[in-house]
Amino acid sequence: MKTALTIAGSDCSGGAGIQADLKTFSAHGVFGMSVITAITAQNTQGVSAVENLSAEMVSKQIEAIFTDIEVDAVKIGMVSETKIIKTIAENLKKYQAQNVVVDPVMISKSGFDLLQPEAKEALISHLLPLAEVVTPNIPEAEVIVGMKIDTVEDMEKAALLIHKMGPKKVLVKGGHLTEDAIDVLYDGKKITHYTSERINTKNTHGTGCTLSSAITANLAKGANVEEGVREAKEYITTAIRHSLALGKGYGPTNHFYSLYQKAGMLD
Ligand SMILES: Nc1ncnc2c1ncn2[C@@H]1O[C@H](COP(=O)(O)OP(=O)(O)O)[C@@H](O)[C@H]1O
Ligand SMILES: Cc1ncc(COP(=O)(O)OP(=O)(O)O)c(N)n1
Repeated sequence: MKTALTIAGSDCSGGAGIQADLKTFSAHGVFGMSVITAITAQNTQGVSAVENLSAEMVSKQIEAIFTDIEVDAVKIGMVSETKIIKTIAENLKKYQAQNVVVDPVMISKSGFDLLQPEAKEALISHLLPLAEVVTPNIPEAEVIVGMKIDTVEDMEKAALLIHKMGPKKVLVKGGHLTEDAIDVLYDGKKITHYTSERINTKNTHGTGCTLSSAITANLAKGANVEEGVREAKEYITTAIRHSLALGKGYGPTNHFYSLYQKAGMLD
């Protein structure tokens, strides 16, 4: 069985973070493993607290996995502190991790800082160069390149600038624009658009985590980045279309709709 590892924060409400990643890996038929970087207290309405694990504990978790199990792909999500970012980069180099997907998580939908502002430079200089593909949303791409992004053309410009920072490929996600949901991939040579209709729902908690972990699962199974992003885009679109009105705020996406449908378990 193919394996995928997520290195990310825990979302106790299950919509984003490690929990979303593991559900996505399972839905893709990939054996999921996790290295927890931080515990967050959050729900569909917002984040109320973050507690980082020590860099030593993060390092020990990575060591435990890589010294025992073959890892086919790795996703990096929320990593809040410079010390932890550096530890992850050192370890992934040491163990020659393949198929690394970096989701440069910075701020939750509710506006809470999930990356300490002083850790931004470390994320850019230590994690981006390890990435097979990096998947910023528009606000994250704006912070990384220091320009305002209002149009798809701006997303393309940002993708080219981020590519110069070291990742092999860059996917700028368009969930924060207002028309169709268009994501822009730059592979160092050409731009490809992945477009879906915009679904009218407030239940989009964890969309970025889900997309990046679906790409990771697809890379683990041997897809190239273009194929992996295409399938992941279909997966997230279905998961948003059938998203769940749980909680009082932004509900989570539905990871198992397609599987339940195939198994004839839906009314
Ligand atoms: N309302 C929506 N309808 C359809 N697709 C969406 C919608 N919102 C986000 N997406 C898609 O979900 C994925 C995650 O994007 P985005 O929401 O921008 O990430 P993040 O959660 O990191 O802010 C992208 O493929 C984006 O196009
Ligand atoms: C623990 C944790 N990691 C990442 C996020 C951000 O997830 P994202 O998919 O971008 O979803 P929203 O926060 O934008 O809904 C998170 N909230 N928690």
